[in-house]
Amino acid sequence: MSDDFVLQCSDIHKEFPSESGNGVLRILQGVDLQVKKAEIISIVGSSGSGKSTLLHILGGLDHPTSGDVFWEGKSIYRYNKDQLAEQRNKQVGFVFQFHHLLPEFTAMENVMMPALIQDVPLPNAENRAKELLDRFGMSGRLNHRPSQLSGGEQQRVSMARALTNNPAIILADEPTGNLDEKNTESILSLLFQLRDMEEVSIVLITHEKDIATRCDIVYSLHNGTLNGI
Ligand SMILES: Nc1ncnc2c1ncn2[C@@H]1O[C@H](COP(=O)(O)OP(=O)(O)OP(=O)(O)O)[C@@H](O)[C@H]1O
Repeated sequence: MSDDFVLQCSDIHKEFPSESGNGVLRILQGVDLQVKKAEIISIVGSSGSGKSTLLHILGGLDHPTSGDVFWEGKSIYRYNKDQLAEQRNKQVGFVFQFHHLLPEFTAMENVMMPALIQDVPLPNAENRAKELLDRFGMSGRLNHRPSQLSGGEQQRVSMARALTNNPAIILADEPTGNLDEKNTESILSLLFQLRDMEEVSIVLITHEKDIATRCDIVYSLHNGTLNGI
């Protein structure tokens, strides 16, 4: 597979057992995707079409029934569990609708965490976390815990955390789904700035067509396959 692409997947199928246990739900039925450096791709699709399932597979959080996923041209299935976790921590940043920040840690500590897991020296991790939080307009909230932050602020901290280790790609699952119009605009403009300044690639799942159409390429997930729109 070509390493011109930051992320690729080929012929991804995903089946779940049906509720009765007698059959299968065929959610993904041959998904191919290629993402170049600094490209922003959006995926739209109706509820239950398999968007989150696909994003989890692209991020190595879930296994497909068949098919392959490549980060920087390398199949992620050649890694064992620990290697995959390490590669994911280095190469992929996740942003979810609900921020998943650790409640007992401050904004700074949450953002530093992925670097500390990689054994980055503490002063370097602190500098990177401060730089990111500052860029995201959060320098006055470094020592606040998630419960002491607004929804938009929590999402900015979770985006900073996703960027801590300079990932090649951000996988974002409805990152503005829980936010009002003003915060939605602020998170989107941050995503576009990141692409321009850090050349990070972004796969954005959204159910909002007007957000999707601002991205470089828009795909619709329908009947288990991706189609350009
Ligand atoms: N672990 C599982 N076991 C069985 N079925 C599952 C499992 N995970 C997801 N599904 C089913 O797969 C389908 C796709 O789910 P997924 O969460 O990917 O959809 P989605 O497009 O992200 O939906 P939404 O926009 O509502 O978040 C759904 O019908 C869901 O019920």
